[in-house]
Amino acid sequence: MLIGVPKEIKDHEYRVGITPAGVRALTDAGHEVLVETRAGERIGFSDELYLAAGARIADSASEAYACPLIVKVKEPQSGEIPLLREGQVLFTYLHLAADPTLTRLLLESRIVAIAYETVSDAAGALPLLTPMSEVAGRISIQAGATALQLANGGRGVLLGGVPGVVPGKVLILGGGTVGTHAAMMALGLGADVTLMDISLPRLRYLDEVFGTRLKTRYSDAYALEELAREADLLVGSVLLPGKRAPKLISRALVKQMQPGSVLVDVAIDQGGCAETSRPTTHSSPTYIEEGVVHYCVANMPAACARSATQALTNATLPYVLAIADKGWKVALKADAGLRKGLNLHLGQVTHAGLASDLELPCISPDIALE
Ligand SMILES: NC(=O)C1=CN([C@@H]2O[C@H](COP(=O)(O)OP(=O)(O)OC[C@H]3O[C@@H](n4cnc5c(N)ncnc54)[C@H](O)[C@@H]3O)[C@@H](O)[C@H]2O)C=CC1
Ligand SMILES: CC(=O)C(=O)O
Ligand SMILES: [Mg+2]
Repeated sequence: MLIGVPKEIKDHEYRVGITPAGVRALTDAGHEVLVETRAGERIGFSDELYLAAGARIADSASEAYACPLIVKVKEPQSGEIPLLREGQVLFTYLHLAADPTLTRLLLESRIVAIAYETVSDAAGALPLLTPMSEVAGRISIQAGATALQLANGGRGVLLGGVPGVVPGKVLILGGGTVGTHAAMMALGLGADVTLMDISLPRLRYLDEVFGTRLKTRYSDAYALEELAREADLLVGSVLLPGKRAPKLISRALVKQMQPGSVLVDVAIDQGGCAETSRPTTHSSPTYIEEGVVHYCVANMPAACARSATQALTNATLPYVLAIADKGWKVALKADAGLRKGLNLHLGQVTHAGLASDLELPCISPDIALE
């Protein structure tokens, strides 16, 4: 199969859909990969490296988009949508529940859209969201620590404290992949860390893994209000797969947070978990609202795009190989988890959570694949 890998054009998005190592695996399996010129230039994956791995280089985006299977990183931007063709398979992050306009445009383009973030595995985990959640969770503490500095609008708290001075308080809302990796980094810095989740089994697991260094608290409105008021850094990392993030942090609660405290809303790609959150970019990552510094970058892993691209291809490659080897219909029929990634099929929504959030009609993936 011919696989197109376009250069990403979202603000400061330097990740690439497939690494040279991934290209090598695909071409060894008999597939052709067409990588847009300079797609990996900023992260040390030159056209020469891709050529040496067996790729062909496309001179333009339209050439890369002329392939039956497109593997990329971020949701199509406005300049990319006209390049999509009916019946083409698009395999990428989409986050459609947070973006009704993009959903409508992709429905009109009549593509087959498989979203990384809703592909599941046998255990119900999200194997293609996980690697980027690991990266974003770790970055969330670095970004939060930077935003806490006075020059950036923060309240001038050093998360680790110093001898004789108590550490900063970090509150993590959602203890899945992002939350766990945020906790790891914050504890590593020596911060005072509390993590909240509605899953008691998850809290038990994290308590076992981190021991007494991590405080856990069951997530309800009462506890959130109490802890948010005293947090220096609040990381929003909740997820209801495929759905808009629940707005757990009201504007009234943000108002009660300490002036200069920081909210890193990692869940912004699903719409954000605070009423005051709106997407920002790496060019202009923060804004202050109700006295709180908000960092709401929707493609955080792009900050460490080289590591992130490697982590992403490690996870996506087996799925790309399955789609390319078997054809997308057979691959989706054979793998119930991959089928959960099917969000749109030739003008119809095929993901129940997405359909209910956007109040659109839905057909089941099984019917779409008949
Ligand atoms: N901004 C960015 O660049 C990136 C954003 N993300 C986003 O981060 C979010 C979290 O992703 P993951 O950690 O992989 O998800 P996950 O599914 O591993 O974890 C989510 C956790 O939220 C918990 N949760 C649900 N409702 C809750 C509530 N009311 N209170 C407390 N906890 C609650 C769940 O029990 C679960 O443990 C997602 O929206 C994901 O798309 C991930 C990577 C990059
Ligand atoms: C998950 C996601 O949105 C990202 O890695 O950019
Ligand atoms: Mg305030």
